[in-house]
Amino acid sequence: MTWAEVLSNRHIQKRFWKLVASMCKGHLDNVRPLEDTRVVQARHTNKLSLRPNKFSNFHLSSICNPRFYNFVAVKLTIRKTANMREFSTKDSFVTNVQPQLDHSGHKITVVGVGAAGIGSAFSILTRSVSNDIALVDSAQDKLEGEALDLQHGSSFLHNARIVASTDYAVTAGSRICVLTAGARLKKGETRFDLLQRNVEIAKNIIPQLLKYSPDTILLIVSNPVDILTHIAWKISGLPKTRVIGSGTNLDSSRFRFLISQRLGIGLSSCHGWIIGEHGDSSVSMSQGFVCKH
Ligand SMILES: NC(=O)C1=CN([C@@H]2O[C@H](COP(=O)(O)OP(=O)(O)OC[C@H]3O[C@@H](n4cnc5c(N)ncnc54)[C@H](O)[C@@H]3O)[C@@H](O)[C@H]2O)C=CC1
Ligand SMILES: CC(=O)C(=O)O
Repeated sequence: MTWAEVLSNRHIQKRFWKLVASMCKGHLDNVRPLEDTRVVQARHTNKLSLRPNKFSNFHLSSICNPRFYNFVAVKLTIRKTANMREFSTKDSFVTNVQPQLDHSGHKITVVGVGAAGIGSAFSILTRSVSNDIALVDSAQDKLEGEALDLQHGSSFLHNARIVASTDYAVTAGSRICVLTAGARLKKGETRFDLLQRNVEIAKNIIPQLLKYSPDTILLIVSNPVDILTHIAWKISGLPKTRVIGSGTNLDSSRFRFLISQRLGIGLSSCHGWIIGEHGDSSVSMSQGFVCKH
């Protein structure tokens, strides 16, 4: 029996709509008219032609609670190739189809997809800081490649949404924007040697971020990070509570690693801080490190 035959089989249709009716109980608070674009679109593109019919006192117009409609449409598409006998069993429909993430409310943008940017994005996703990230870089090929790597691995994440573009419109609505774009250290350079280049880059990037996410928090990583954080605060005009530098977090982490190596104990039992400016002048709180379970 072909799919078309199944759909035109009145007996099956009757059972289907009865099933829909029974499952819709309690889902009908969000009733929308038939002209709802999703419904019209789905009816035209699905090629399933599951129109309401005389066997049903139940019409698509009255079941298009978005959550429920997704469920029906997706399940029907899947069932095209499945055993048709399953079609009429309730169990075959009782599957929770997860909609694609649209607006999470906790979007994070990472500008710059070099080592620092991709490291940040990967941590954000895998540590569940957010499952909604936007990546921006001026190097289109590199951006596409890095974004695809993350997207192709996203089945290991929780319903992640990873978008990337050289156009800052993709960053719209970000709660946090992480700035890692810019020149990196070459041999013999100090972080201060990067200042002028990275200030120019920040001047170009920050207004575009604020255009699309005026309520965002800026997190500066590019070097020299502390000076650049101050300059980013000036460029952005944001309150000081919304411009944060990564400071000596990396240095403190390195410090803890070194203590752990020297003492031969687990890193999670080693605590200590590096303070001051991220760079050659930072100092360790060497009296202050503790090792505890
Ligand atoms: N604060 C910290 O603890 C750390 C800071 N950094 C700093 O972060 C920055 C990036 O380091 P890496 O990722 O290793 O460098 P990288 O060279 O691997 O990546 C930099 C990325 O920025 C992009 N970029 C350059 N100009 C741009 C622009 N105008 N708009 C958009 N994208 C642009 C490049 O295309 C590149 O993909 C450097 O300044 C580095 O010193 C790096 C590691 C730790
Ligand atoms: C690049 C840099 O600032 C660091 O690795 O500490």
